[in-house]
Amino acid sequence: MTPNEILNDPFLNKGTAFTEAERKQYHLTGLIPAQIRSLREQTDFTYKQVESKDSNLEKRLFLMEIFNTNRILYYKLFSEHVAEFMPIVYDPTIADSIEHYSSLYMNPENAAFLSIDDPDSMKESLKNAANGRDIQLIVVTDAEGILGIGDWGTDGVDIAVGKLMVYTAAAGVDPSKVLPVVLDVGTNNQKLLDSPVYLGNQHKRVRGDQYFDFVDQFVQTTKGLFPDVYLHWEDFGRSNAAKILNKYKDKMVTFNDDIQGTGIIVLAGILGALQISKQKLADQRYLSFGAGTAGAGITKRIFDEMVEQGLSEDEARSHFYMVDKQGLLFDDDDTLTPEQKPFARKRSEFANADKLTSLAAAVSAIHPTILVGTSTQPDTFTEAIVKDMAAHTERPIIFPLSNPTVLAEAKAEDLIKWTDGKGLIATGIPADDVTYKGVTYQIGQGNNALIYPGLGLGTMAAKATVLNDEMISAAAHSLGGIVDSSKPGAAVLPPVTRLAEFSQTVAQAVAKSAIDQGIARVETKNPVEAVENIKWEPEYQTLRLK
Ligand SMILES: NC(=O)c1ccc[n+]([C@@H]2O[C@H](COP(=O)([O-])OP(=O)(O)OC[C@H]3O[C@@H](n4cnc5c(N)ncnc54)[C@H](O)[C@@H]3O)[C@@H](O)[C@H]2O)c1
Ligand SMILES: O=C(O)C[C@H](O)C(=O)O
Ligand SMILES: [Mn+2]
Repeated sequence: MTPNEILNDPFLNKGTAFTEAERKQYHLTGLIPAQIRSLREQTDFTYKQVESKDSNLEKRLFLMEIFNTNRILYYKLFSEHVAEFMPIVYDPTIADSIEHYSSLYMNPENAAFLSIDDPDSMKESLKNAANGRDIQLIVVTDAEGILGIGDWGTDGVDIAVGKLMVYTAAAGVDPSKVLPVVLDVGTNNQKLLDSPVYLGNQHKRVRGDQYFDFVDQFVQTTKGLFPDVYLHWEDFGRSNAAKILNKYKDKMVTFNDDIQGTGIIVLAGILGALQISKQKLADQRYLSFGAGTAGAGITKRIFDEMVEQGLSEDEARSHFYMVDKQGLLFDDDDTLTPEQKPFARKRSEFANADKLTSLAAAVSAIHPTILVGTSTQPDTFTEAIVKDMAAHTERPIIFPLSNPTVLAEAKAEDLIKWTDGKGLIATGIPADDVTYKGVTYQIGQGNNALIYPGLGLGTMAAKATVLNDEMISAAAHSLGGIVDSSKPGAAVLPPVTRLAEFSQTVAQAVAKSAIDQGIARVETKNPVEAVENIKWEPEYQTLRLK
């Protein structure tokens, strides 16, 4: 490798931290300033620079510069300030960066860009992006449904980059073993189709067999190149996400974050809320508002939990209601998705079924005890709806989960106020504490980022052959007991400031489940040891090149 190749490789470059011996051996002398800095010093100086930036988008751009030049410094910094940097490198600022991706484009960030117009180059593209690295984790998106902001075509690649950053900062996944991938199958975003700066394929989304064949080619090529890879799917559209998951989930280690990750975190949040209210899950009535990929995924997870707790499937099903664009979902509706169908109701259950075409009408007919929003529709949990719900249940559980911030169904502060402090709240993005009538309420963050890093680390640590429902359930239950639920104003989920710590708890629970089920290929039978063995720490190693 030439000196410049070393300095330009973010996995090798240490900047001013190259030792005197390394500078001599690899002919770096004179290419960097004379002072030698430790990683500690670099981290502290860089943190000050981040702090000096005015906006979160500027902070993000600066941090990306570090990411693109020195991965260890980046992760040292991020892992020391997880709660502070998450909203900058991840949701919600990531939404801004995606909306401006093509115009701000500077660096491919080691992602693989796979074009449906050039399927023959797929294998080569993946190999080029991996550049000889042993890839064990891929986050792939086709960006049809980025957060709640819709279709962003190739610009959505940043969600894959951002999700992977959280895997490393939160759980200690080795960043040299990960690969972000975007499947560029076109876009239906007219703004991008018309834009002269858009960097992706400027045609409508390819659908049908050609799309599914391309996805399958990606899966098979990936399996051939990286046989043990953990394949994480992110922000696919409603008509494809569940189909793809169902097709591959029993054949390889595969995970849909919006369906499964969100299901786990919401179940964990509900279990946390019930710990506070001292109520039982079997006594709840659940209303999903926005029954798309996430809404239906969450509903299925809560339903499975009820069945696990001993209810029959029919009994359990009677606790669930879904409201989408058309209002309460009924079984005579031929536009229902396969995931909505099991939870659609009979019109005969209601005297005024034809009037239940809005959330307000549905809430007043059903009196839910749990209301979860994944609708992408801001401010739809109105004061009137929330007060109506609160009038019929002692401790309403209300989770407005749509991202980014501007799309949330309600603000935590309003929900606490409207429920007179009785609401048990979690939001999709971080929310400040709310002080109301002398009590300080901590708001849990109901974001799949609290779960997928530990889930992935645990699955990879166990070398599990698949990621199954038992492991998913173990992940949801592992967060119980971390929050002191007896404290007034306690949050329903543990705080992001403790993400690194509880990601290990999640990872160990998941690895244990795989080992106990006999689907782990790791040698040790000890899940703590298995997780410890693959955990990566951001520290410089002595440079050793051939
Ligand atoms: N907090 C989290 O961890 C998390 C995880 C996944 C998704 N989400 C958020 O959930 C939202 C939905 O994501 P998704 O992947 O499920 O998208 P999706 O497109 O699959 O689902 C959205 C659903 O909302 C419905 N909808 C649209 N307008 C509506 C209206 N006026 N009333 C009722 N329903 C309406 C759509 O028909 C669709 O079924 C996004 O904002 C996303 O950011 C949050
Ligand atoms: O990306 C997030 O913040 C969570 C979730 O996956 C989403 O799509 O909103
Ligand atoms: Mn998502």
